[in-house]
Amino acid sequence: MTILLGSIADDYTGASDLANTLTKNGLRTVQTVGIPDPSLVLPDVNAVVVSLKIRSVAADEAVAAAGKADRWLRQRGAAHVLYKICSTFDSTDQGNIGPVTEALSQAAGGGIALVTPAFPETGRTVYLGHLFVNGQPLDESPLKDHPLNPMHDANLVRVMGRQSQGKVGLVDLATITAGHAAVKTRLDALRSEGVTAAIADATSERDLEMLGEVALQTPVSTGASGLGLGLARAIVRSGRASAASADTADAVRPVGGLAAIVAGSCSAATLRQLEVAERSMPVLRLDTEKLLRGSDEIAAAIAWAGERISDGPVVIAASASAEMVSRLQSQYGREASGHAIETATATVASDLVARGVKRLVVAGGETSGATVDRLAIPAFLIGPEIAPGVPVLRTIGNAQGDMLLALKSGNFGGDDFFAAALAMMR
Ligand SMILES: Nc1ncnc2c1ncn2[C@@H]1O[C@H](COP(=O)(O)OP(=O)(O)OP(=O)(O)O)[C@@H](O)[C@H]1O
Ligand SMILES: O=C(O)[C@@H](O)C(=O)CO
Repeated sequence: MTILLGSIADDYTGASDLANTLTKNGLRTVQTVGIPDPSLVLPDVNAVVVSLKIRSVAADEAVAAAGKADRWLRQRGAAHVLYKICSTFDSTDQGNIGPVTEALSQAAGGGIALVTPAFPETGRTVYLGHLFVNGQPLDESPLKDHPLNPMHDANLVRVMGRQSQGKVGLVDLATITAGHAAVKTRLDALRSEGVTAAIADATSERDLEMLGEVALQTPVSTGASGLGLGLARAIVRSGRASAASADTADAVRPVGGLAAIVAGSCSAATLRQLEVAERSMPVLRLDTEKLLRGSDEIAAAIAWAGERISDGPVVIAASASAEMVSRLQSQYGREASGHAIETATATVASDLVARGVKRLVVAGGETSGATVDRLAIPAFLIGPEIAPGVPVLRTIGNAQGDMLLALKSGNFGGDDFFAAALAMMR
């Protein structure tokens, strides 16, 4: 297998979002969970997205893990590696977008990396280096209240600059609109000023196609699914993959069994989706305060689900409003509370799988990472799209037998996402 496009995703939902975009744009794609064991038989694909859980870990740990994945991809022929980050640039002043981008660039011999989280299909656009989420500047959007990385600055040149050793520059929309040669001239000018990463504006798929063309001629880029779209279309235009969207029918063959939904995302979209689910399914809201005080909230949740699950899908949610999250965090600490809650949701999910759940929807990137790791799923085939950025996934090489999953990024999906997902997972 020669990989035409390699990618390292900083979380698992982001990986499935990118794998979905690459598939839709003509690349046969597989999503691996970490670097696959040599014994795992992967299908013959054009692109591999290695999912890591490095968005919220220490920068040196993220750099080391991404470096290993990069070497694995390059050894299998990947001439370009996209570091898949969140379309809302989830990160802190310590990292990890800056440090990982710099390390990947240096490993590939230096140069300048194009960076853009733009993903217009989900309302993420970048203009004059500022990120907008559904038309709101990042720092005024719901991301200002994110439980792990509240975003308080929409200027990505500044945000990435604070995380980076090297200088960060800007390729603005006027330059991108002027065309390929103008972008290359701008990158040359930035390089001569010592810039090592350039935030690129993009407000449309046309801009991303242009950026994909340019990025493909370099060894490393950093971005969200929008840049993935640009890279995939550039590869298809080069004639190295077919233009038809890759076949997803095989991935969605029915698996039967029971169905459940586990949510740890506190994003505005997930909170709305839970409210809507409450009208048609049993929903248990975990008492996270009790959980952190050490009472047996997990056992209680498992018992609650056990009584209902044979009658139809159940939902277990830790998700809470921004006020409740910040109250809990001020008492128990941001990392400790996040970690304890992720452990709880993963424990509940794995117990339900042991009881026969074969179809599982997980809401939230960190929550998905903890759950998929607990289930020890090695890789996924990409099925059809449920909502922009969220495909149905079919396990590959899973010890519990074939399962269908949907790993929903916190902010993705319409209000009826959970019912829509289950309707596609039989
Ligand atoms: N009630 C709560 N109080 C405090 N933290 C919570 C609560 N419920 C969930 N959390 C934590 O909030 C974090 C949510 O992050 P997660 O990545 O799962 O969702 P998200 O950020 O909405 O999704 P994405 O990363 O895909 O955008 C997790 O660490 C989770 O454990
Ligand atoms: O890019 C996005 O917004 C998502 O794929 C994601 O990474 C959220 O975790």
